Amino acid sequence: MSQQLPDSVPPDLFAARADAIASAARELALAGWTPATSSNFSMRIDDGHAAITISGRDKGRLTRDDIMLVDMQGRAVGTDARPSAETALHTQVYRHWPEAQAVLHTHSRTQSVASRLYANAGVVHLQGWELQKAITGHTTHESVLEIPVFPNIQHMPELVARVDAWLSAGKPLAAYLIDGHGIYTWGRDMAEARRHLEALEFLLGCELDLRRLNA
Ligand SMILES: CSCCC(=O)C(=O)COP(=O)(O)O
Ligand SMILES: [Zn+2]
Repeated sequence: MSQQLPDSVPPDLFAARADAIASAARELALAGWTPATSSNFSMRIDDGHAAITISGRDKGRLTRDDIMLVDMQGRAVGTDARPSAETALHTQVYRHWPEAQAVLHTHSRTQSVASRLYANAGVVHLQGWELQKAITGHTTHESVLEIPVFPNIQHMPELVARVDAWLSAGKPLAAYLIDGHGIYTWGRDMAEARRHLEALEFLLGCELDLRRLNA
């Protein structure tokens, strides 16, 4: 399956983004956060396009050939490949935050268990953890970092609408969980997105430990 690029997308840029996505995916798979082909990853190419993982690929064995181009409505561009089932959640981030350059979605055990545990509350309140400062804009452990938990709606437009409703309420959003599913987070570059993902994995793990110890 070959990727034809529009004239507006430099091949070197697409290749660099595809390599960055594949390399991040392989590393996150090694950590055990992408079991059984789960998870998806993308990077912005320009205002109208993103590079994203082809659906169903083993994220531990990803190469640049497993990455394809989509437009900001999530439609395949220049290929017959099928983009990630959750592409609409990625393009929503790029449309909402012009500075966002990378979106990461994983299914770690910690993320999955936390999503179930906090589904009824609809939100995880993080406060008092030094590592909250790894999230851009959070300068003190004393601030509250709210991670919403959205229902695992299979109909993507409805899930996109839930995220939009949170944003329309004027609430800050650095990441969200989906119940029984996993986490989405993003950043101004791949390094920032990775930092957010690793910090949230750690913070959710700490909250789960506290729940166990207090039980
Ligand atoms: C086997 S995991 C179910 C789909 C999913 O949640 C996921 O993250 C991977 O979907 P994709 O279409 O991006 O491979
Ligand atoms: Zn998923």
